[in-house]
Amino acid sequence: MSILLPTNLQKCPSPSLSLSPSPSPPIHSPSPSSAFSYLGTRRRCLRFVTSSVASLQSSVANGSAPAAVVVERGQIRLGLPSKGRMAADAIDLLKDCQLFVKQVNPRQYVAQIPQLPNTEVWFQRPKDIVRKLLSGDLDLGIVGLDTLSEYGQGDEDLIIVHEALNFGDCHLSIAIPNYGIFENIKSLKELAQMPQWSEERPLRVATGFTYLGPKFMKENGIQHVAFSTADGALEAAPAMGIADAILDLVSSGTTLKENNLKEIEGGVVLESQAVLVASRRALTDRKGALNTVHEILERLEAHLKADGQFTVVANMRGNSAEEVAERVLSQPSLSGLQGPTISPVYCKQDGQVSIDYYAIVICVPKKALYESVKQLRAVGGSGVLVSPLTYIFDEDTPRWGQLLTNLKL
Ligand SMILES: Nc1ncnc2c1ncn2[C@@H]1O[C@H](COP(=O)(O)OP(=O)(O)OP(=O)(O)O)[C@@H](O)[C@H]1O
Ligand SMILES: O=P(O)(O)OC[C@H]1O[C@H](OP(=O)(O)OP(=O)(O)O)[C@H](O)[C@@H]1O
Ligand SMILES: [Mg+2]
Repeated sequence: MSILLPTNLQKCPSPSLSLSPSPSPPIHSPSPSSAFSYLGTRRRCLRFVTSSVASLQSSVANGSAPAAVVVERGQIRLGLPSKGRMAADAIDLLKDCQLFVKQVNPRQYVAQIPQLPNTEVWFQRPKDIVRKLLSGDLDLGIVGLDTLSEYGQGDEDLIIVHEALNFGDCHLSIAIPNYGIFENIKSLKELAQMPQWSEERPLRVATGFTYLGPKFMKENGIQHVAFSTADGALEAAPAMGIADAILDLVSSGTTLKENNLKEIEGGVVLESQAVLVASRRALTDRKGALNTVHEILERLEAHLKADGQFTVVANMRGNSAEEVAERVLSQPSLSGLQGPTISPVYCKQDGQVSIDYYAIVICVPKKALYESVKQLRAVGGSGVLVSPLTYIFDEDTPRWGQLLTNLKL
C-alpha cells in the first residue's frame, strides 16, 4: 500500500498541509489541478514517513505542544463550537438542559453559564476544541465524533463522557462517481480491485480527514492509495479530474447526489454525532472539574432520555388496578419505563363514590406513539392524552458510573 504523506510535512510540520501538484495524470481528465495537494507520492518519502508517522502526525494534526501538567486556574473551561452548523445546536441543547449560555455578543469568545458558576464557556472552531483539550487549555468540549477522532487521533487523554448528544448526525464515507469507469463499482472491495490502480498511479482520494482516511485504508488492506487535502466543496474534485474518489461527511446525501457521486458498500469510515468530551487530566487533577461534569451529564441524560418519549395518559374501565395492569401489560408497547402507573378514577353517581375507571400513565418512545395508542385502544383505553416529556431523572446516571470506572476512581 502506498499511503502517502506530504513531502512538505517532513521539512515543515505545519497544521495546514500545503499544496503540491498532482503526482500522476487523472483518469477522467487530463488536466491535474494544483488546488488539491497530494500527500506525497515518492517512495523515499513513504519510507521516511512510515518510521515517524505517529509523532509527526500528532504534532501536525493537533497543532500544539503536548500538555504536561494541569495549569492552575479557578474556572473549568468548556469549549463550544464558535461557528458552523454545530454552534447553535450545542447552545440549544444546553438551554434544553436549563443551562443558559450568556454570550454578550456573537463576536465575544468567552461566555458564562450562571447555573454553573465555576465554569467558563470558550467558543472555538471544533478542531481547535480538540487541540485545546489536548494542550490543557480546555477541560470539556462539545464536538462531532468525526472531528474528535480526526484531531484527537485516539489520544488517551480524551474521554468521551456522552457519546450521543442527538445532533450533528452524519457519517464519514468514501464516495466515487456514478459514471465512467466507476459506473458498476458498488463496494470498497471492487474499488480496490480495479486494474487502474498501481504504485505509479494510485487511487486518488480527496479529503479533509488525512488521519482517518489513511488509517481506514490501511486497516482494510487497500493498496495504492494517495490522499490529497482540501478545505471544502470536495464533491467537485472527481468531476474536475483532481481526484478519483472523495472521503467526506455525508448527512442527507444531497451533496453527493447533486455531484453525481455515490457511496459504496464497506466505505463508511465512521458514524458521527455530537459528543461531550473531557480531558482525563482535567477530570482527575483539576479541582471542581469532576463535579461540573457530573452536573452537566445528569442534566444531559435526563433531557436526552426524555427527548425521545411522550407521556401518555388514558382511562380504562376495569374492576381493579391489577386487572387493568394485566390488560395493559399484555400489549408489547405499553410497559412504560418501569411499568404503567395505574390510579383509580373516583366518580360520584347517585350520591355514591365509585371506581369504574382507572387512569394509566406510561412513557412511550416517540417513534412508537401511534402503535401504542392502537394497543391502548385494543385493551379498552379511551380519552388518550399525549404530552411531551421534559426530563427523566433516573436513580443513577449510567454514564457517570462508566466515567468513574474509566478514570479508575
Ligand atoms: N452535512 C452535515 N450534516 C450534519 N452534520 C454535519 C454535516 N457536516 C458536518 N457535520 C457535523 O458538524 C461538524 C461541523 O461541521 P461544519 O461544516 O459546521 O464545520 P467545519 O466543517 O468544521 O467547518 P467548515 O465547513 O466551515 O470548514 C462536523 O464536524 C460534523 O460533526
Ligand atoms: O449529505 P449532505 O446533507 O448534502 O451534507 C454533506 C455536506 O455537508 C458538509 O459540507 P458543508 O456544508 O459543511 O460545506 P463545506 O464543504 O464547506 O464544509 C460535508 O462536507 C458535505 O459536503
Ligand atoms: Mg463543513
